[in-house]
Amino acid sequence: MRYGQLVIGPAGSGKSTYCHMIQQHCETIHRTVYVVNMDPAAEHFDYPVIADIRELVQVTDVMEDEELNFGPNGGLVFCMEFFLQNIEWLEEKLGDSEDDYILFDCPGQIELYTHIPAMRQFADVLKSWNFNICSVFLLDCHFIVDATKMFSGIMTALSSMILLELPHINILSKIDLLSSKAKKSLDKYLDPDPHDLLDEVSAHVDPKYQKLNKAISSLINDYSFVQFLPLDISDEGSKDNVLLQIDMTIQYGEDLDVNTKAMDGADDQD
Ligand SMILES: Nc1nc2c(ncn2[C@@H]2O[C@H](COP(=O)(O)OP(=O)(O)OP(=O)(O)O)[C@@H](O)[C@H]2O)c(=O)[nH]1
Ligand SMILES: [Mg+2]
Repeated sequence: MRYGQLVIGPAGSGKSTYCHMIQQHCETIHRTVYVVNMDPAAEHFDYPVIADIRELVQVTDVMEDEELNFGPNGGLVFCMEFFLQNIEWLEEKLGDSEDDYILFDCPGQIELYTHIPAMRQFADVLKSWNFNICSVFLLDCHFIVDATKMFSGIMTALSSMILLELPHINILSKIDLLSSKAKKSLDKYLDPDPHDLLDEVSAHVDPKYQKLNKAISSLINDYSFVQFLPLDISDEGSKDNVLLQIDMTIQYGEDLDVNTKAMDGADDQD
């Protein structure tokens, strides 16, 4: 088995920072985690990579191509489709070592998680390569200051979950930026009650949308998944907790324990 996290979420939600942070955190606890840059438009990230999609295809090249003539978003979709058609490029880069743990730092364009099949196809490929994967959806904690924003953040998370059909973890990122007062009231946003959200949203939105908002609220309620883990990158305990929850989701460690026990058993017999 191999293990992986598909790190997704809106533009600027902290995906690349998260990947770098998890990689460094794992290094300090003597675990090796690799990162793949999956964003063909990435301009900046700080982590070392084992594969970078830009080596295969770059959005700027696609946009400059006079026959294709794409803008930035069409260009990105083209790149992801091109990547899937050339998936053996990644297969070669990743190799096939047992127990590898890989973070895939994905692009932030929302259309990849609402209706375009590329990311879903990629998830299926990873599964066929023996990866236990989950999606890790990051949402910037400034979304919680406004119930209408939170509503849309939750809907985005929900849409990604439905499209990818993977075990799914939601993270509220950048908690270090919250005031201590905001941190204290964080709990109600980590496991938000759709009815309370609806009340808050209704106070701000034109009453003619009341029925629609109510329908959305009961949809969120029906899925009853919309819980968020807080991530404060200035707090070791917070990082540990996020990693532990994800490890449990992808069953990382369970097989290792068994292997270690099996080896201990073999040692005992010597
Ligand atoms: N204080 C703080 N800043 C953060 C954190 N995570 C990300 N940032 C900042 O937020 C900005 C965006 O972070 P990125 O990690 O590039 O976000 P991203 O989701 O990879 O962005 P795209 O790839 O463009 O979609 C950068 O200026 C980061 O330094 C965090 O946990 N705390
Ligand atoms: Mg990024």
